[in-house]
Amino acid sequence: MKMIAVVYQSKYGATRKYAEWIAEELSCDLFEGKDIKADNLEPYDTIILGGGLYAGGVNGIKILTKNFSKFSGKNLVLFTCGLADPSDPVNTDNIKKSLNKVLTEEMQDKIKLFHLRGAMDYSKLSPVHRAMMSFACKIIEKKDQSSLTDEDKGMLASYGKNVDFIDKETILPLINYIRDL
Ligand SMILES: Cc1cc2nc3c(=O)[nH]c(=O)nc-3n(C[C@H](O)[C@H](O)[C@H](O)COP(=O)(O)O)c2cc1C
Repeated sequence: MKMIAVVYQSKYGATRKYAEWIAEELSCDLFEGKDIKADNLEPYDTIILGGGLYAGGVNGIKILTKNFSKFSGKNLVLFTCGLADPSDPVNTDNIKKSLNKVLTEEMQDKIKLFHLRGAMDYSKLSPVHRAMMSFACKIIEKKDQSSLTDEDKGMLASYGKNVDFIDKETILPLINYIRDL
């Protein structure tokens, strides 16, 4: 019997919800990233790491990048959770470009990626995150409006609002990938 662990890092709950659904579906162990050390993952054959996207970075990805050598021989899956629509290849390309900065080529070859869509309730954002969103939107507003990407438009549309794109069905490709391993 293969041992699977889901490890997640979530600021406002979207990634946690997906991680809980994935762990439930696969009947496997679930850990919050801040509560676990890489050595605790030694017994697992498959590690599924999930983190929210923040300015292109994946929250909690360090457990994977800092301990990559400890995870050799394991199946590694990374799922991101962000507002940008992952059915648009422009958005997934942007996420990949950001990941290129933190994942070596070897890591990218080894880690199977999935992108899930999250949520954002502006009223619940921390002051720092509100300021970051405000700054990002001001930059977008200053751009030539005819050149805006769908991601830019999505950012402006969600500014100050409560948006929720969380969808349980979207975990299925990841679940099927794990089941086929
Ligand atoms: C400051 C800030 C930056 C963000 N940057 C991105 C981003 O680069 N790409 C994206 O798709 N979503 C971005 N988001 C949206 C979050 O990824 C989204 O709210 C996600 O559901 C958060 O997951 P969590 O609650 O599990 O941490 C950002 C949100 C905030 C507040």
